[in-house]
Amino acid sequence: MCAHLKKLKDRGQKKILVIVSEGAIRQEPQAHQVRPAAVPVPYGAHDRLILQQRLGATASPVLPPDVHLQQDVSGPDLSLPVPAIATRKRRIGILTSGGDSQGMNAAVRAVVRMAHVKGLDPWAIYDGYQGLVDNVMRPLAWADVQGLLRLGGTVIGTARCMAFRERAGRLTAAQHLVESGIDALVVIGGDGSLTGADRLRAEWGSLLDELLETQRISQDQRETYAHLNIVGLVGSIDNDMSSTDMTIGCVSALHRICEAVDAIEATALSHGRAFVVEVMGRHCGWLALTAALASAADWLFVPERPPLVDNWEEEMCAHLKKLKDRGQKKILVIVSEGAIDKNLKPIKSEYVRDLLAAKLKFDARVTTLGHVQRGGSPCFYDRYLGTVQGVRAVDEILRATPETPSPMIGISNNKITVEPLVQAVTLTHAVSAAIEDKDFARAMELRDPEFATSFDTFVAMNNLPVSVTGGLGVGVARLPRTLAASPTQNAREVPTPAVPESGHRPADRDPAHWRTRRVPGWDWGFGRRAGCPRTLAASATQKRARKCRHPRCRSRAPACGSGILHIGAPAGGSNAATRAAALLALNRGHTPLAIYNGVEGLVRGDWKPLTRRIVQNWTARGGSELGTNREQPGAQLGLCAYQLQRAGIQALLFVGGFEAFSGDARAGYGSKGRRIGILTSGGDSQGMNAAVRAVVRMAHVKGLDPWAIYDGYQGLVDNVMRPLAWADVQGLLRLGGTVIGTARCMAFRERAGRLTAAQHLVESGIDALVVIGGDGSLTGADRLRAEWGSLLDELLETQRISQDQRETYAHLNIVVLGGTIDNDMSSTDMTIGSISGFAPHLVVHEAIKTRS
Ligand SMILES: Nc1ncnc2c1ncn2[C@@H]1O[C@H](COP(=O)(O)OP(=O)(O)OP(=O)(O)O)[C@@H](O)[C@H]1O
Ligand SMILES: O=P(O)(O)OC[C@H]1O[C@](O)(CO)[C@@H](O)[C@@H]1O
Repeated sequence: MCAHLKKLKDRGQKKILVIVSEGAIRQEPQAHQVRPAAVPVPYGAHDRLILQQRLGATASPVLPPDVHLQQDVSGPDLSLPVPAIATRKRRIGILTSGGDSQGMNAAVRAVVRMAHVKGLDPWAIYDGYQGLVDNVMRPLAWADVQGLLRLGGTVIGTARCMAFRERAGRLTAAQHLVESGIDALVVIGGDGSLTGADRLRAEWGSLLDELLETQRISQDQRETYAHLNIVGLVGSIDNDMSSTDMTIGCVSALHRICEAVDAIEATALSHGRAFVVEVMGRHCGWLALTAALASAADWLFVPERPPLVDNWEEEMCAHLKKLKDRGQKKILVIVSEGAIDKNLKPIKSEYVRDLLAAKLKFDARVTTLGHVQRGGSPCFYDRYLGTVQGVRAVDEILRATPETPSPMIGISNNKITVEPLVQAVTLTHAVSAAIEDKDFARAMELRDPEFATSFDTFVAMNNLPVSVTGGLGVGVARLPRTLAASPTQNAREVPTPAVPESGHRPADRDPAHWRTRRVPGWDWGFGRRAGCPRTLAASATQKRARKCRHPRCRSRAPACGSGILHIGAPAGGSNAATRAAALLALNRGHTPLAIYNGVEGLVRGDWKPLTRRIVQNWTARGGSELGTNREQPGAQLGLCAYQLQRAGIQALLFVGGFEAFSGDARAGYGSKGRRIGILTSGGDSQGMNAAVRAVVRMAHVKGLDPWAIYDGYQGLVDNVMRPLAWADVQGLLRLGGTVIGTARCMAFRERAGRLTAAQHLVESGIDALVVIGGDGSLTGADRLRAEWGSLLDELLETQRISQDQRETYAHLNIVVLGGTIDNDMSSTDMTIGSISGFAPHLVVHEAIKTRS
């Protein structure tokens, strides 16, 4: 180690940094063994002294008097490997292009360092392609890239170079590359920059031919530089490149947005104002979407998923008004710079602000975050990504043959990936093309797989009108990330059996197929046993009805009556959905009933069976054939229940937006779903609050009943729990620590403690538990799971619970989330809090806030 570090010093590196994990161990050398060889010895003052002595570094530990320094720690020779056959030292050019982004410097540093390690000759090209055109380049030494990791922007400059867009510019660039002896190029930039790189790659041969013909290069140069290796690294805050999950800089920009929105929230709350925050992203809504999720925005506009209806203004205002009426003090709308409506007309922040002011009388303001998002120090993730991708770029240059397609280094599922540059560029352009063609579903699919899921999550968590925002299933049929599969091809791969119009299952179709197949959006009852309950008093209609023909209904149960109603604003597709549902029901031998005019019609008993003839032309028909309004069951719920029984309706399909959710009778009728306990345990970590908030909000959306258990397992043992309302978890996203407290509970380590905990869970009616904590906490959860049966038996024997409780709570569902800064859990790449632990300024910031 010392030999290696000394070399760094000799090369001009001014400071040395050694990172020692709290748990780092070494083995005592045999010669001076004071403990058995296998006994690990922690690093400490001893090692600092060695460093000090060997390097003359200024680390000055106070040494314990009994430290002996006899052993030789110089170790093996770690001199930097030099390539065995170094005919011509290859020269790599490095440039950063397009908008700067945090982490570009980390990538430059990694390429330069790795190039030196591998015996290559790294050169900086200044100001992106402009430096190629103007011939502004210079070699970079090892020490030149010192201290870059923590610097935002790009120290080698960037530009949006118009000249390079023309062949003449690229011709000059090629000449300068050849003259400088550069035969490999690492381009760090966004989609535009990588498009430029791809053009240079494609034209390289013809550019050299032209240079030779015009005698700007020699025949010898033409041959020597016949191949230019180009590697692309994606550096852009927009995260707009296909074939990679993350671009270098996007996470730092997101941090910046979150900090800014936190700051805005303070003033918004004080005045009770609505804020429209505009974030960057010319063609890509990733920043807006993730920021909306991370800062609990109430509405969102992104280019890939414009509002799906023409009257989105009214829908948005109606939704936001509801929030205000519910007592929410501030409103936050996030608008992506490139937001558009479904006719591709830009949606400007000022327009949204004016709407909120005019229609809802909100005191509304716009904040455009602008270049603040691109500024500042890179967060851990971007330093990491820039570094590992930079290293990989040099590897790829060394590995490349003239036949190798130019690669783009990406990251997918936390693994560094290498994709053909041309494919990534083509796919990225396909997103823009899909948006231009108004094929928004395809645009969503072509973004990375998490994009649609995140969008669905935003819609679900905010209970947004799906008719306006889409979501909730848009992302279900994901395309593989290659252009090869169009949506239709995809559908062919996973064949979806057509619903037979005849009403009969084709004889040649394998019944097993029908048994296992799930019909998207229609898996809540038709034809299943659960959907044909004999226990319900069957009405006369039902008794007359045919038997259910679904293979699972072997019970010969009577066919089900199924009601369909429209609710909320009319939305394109409502009739098509109704037709599909009606046909499916008819095909399975059930009776679909149209309920006219929503809940109002249900209360009045205004329904009629739907036939194939009635629904035949509904696919393309706009508006609502059944009639719709915003009425909710409310106080008339009893009457609704009566009418449902009268009509023999055992399944009800709401086609609608927000009201379809809140109109779900069960949500407001005391038939609250299962009770979930949530606890945070062990050391607190940043993001635990976000997890608590998400569980609580999602539980409410799904009609469950979330309860907080305070101070981890201690709260279970001491019975300190309470229900959490929707509003209880407001503002949690930005709080460090855990608001429901945590503890290292000794009692829970013993069976007696777990017995008491089990009793309290049963008494509180909790039958599902979400545990957020580190490995110890999760071990505790696993023990509770394993013992649950025996704990309940013991509680029953000792008469601490009743026989009835024993049966009702026979199963406890436990779900665990890894929440610890240590990132020490298996089976997950990241634990909640581990990334914040890498950004000390955030930790300090959060720690101060948490304490105060
Ligand atoms: N089709 C192209 N042909 C040649 N060069 C191009 C092409 N597109 C872009 N470039 C070059 O790449 C530069 C940067 O592109 P652009 O301005 O689109 O930024 P970007 O790389 O997409 O980064 P960001 O995402 O941060 O905006 C352009 O100024 C131009 O020099
Ligand atoms: O800094 P400039 O050249 O104004 O470019 C701004 C654009 O660059 C980006 O920040 C991408 O880097 C876009 O989000 C934004 O539209």
